[in-house]
Amino acid sequence: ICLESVELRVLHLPLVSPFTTSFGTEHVREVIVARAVTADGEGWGEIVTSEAPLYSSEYTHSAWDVARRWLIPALLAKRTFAPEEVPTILEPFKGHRMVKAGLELSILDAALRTEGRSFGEYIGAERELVPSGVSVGIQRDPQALVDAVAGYLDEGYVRIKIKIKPGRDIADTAAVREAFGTIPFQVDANSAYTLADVETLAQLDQFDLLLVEQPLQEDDIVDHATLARQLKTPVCLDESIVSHKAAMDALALGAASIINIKAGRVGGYLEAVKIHDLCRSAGIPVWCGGMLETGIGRAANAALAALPGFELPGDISASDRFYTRDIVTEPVVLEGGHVRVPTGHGLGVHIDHAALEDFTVAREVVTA
Ligand SMILES: CC(=O)N[C@@H](Cc1ccc2ccccc2c1)C(=O)O
Ligand SMILES: [Mg+2]
Repeated sequence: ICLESVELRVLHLPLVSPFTTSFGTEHVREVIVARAVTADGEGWGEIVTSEAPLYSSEYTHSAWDVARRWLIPALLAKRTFAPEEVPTILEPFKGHRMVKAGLELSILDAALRTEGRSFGEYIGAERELVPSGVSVGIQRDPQALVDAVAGYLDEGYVRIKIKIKPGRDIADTAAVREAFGTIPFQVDANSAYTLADVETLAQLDQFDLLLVEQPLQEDDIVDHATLARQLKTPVCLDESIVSHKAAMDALALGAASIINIKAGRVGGYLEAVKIHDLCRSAGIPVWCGGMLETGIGRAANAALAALPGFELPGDISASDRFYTRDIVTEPVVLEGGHVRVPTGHGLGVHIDHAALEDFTVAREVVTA
């Protein structure tokens, strides 16, 4: 492609209901979208940072600054390149993986739209529909959680994941298991525990969970291995798996037996496919995590989740799980508990420009 400019927008999308995790409560999703303009067309990507660095060290203003000051200028200086070269062009700059992922996606989308090729076909999607799981935030109390889960099961979600934190873990998990029997069910701690909490975490073993996600800190790879040896429930890592190399180390050390793959966290969809391939050859099941994406990232995640190694339902929920209005004209909907993989050119979605304008709180076009 021949890159001419990249437009950045910060969007504020109101959430349909507050989303509480072990690191806080969100009412509005602050996200950045990137529009790559090439000599032959345009493409869209999503930078999945949040306003505050609570999930990872990246946040809106760090992303905005590193994109406009370093990463986009490096791509513009190169000017003509293949999308597969984006990781190499951006490699000299440390970290900022969510930014790299969003820029890479916008360039992949532009190239594939020009080529008339679908993103799914490009990355090796093998299915037309992928099973849809849902991530349920911490509610007022266990009964309110049971009510929320009942609603999602009625909508057809095939797997339930609930957020937990110290003090809101065993009773909540017991209430869901008690109310709904043997449904596919897992929990996500978002790093809220330490090795000192092993007795509490071991109590989760009674609930026959699919996995316990990221109980410890991002850099606790060895400690996750120590913890995993003391639990029956499989340990799944999310925040810790920041690259293919990190996945290799986590598997080598026995820190995880399941991996949640998120293209934003690992620096892009090309790296995500590499991690998929590694896990597939190692017999490690993976699933596609979510970052409350707009229809742009949601379309890309649906395609990624259609690769053969994605054996467990992911967090690609319908758009209306989080938003009443999306910025694409084809919001993701559930079809029998499944999400359809787009087949159009590029990401296969079209921007709803009125919605994009309504949600835009900041905008800048970066040119050479
Ligand atoms: C669907 C899900 O649980 N995602 C993340 C947590 C997360 C990620 C990004 C967020 C951005 C704004 C508000 C809350 C957010 C929660 C996870 O799997 O750990
Ligand atoms: Mg998680």
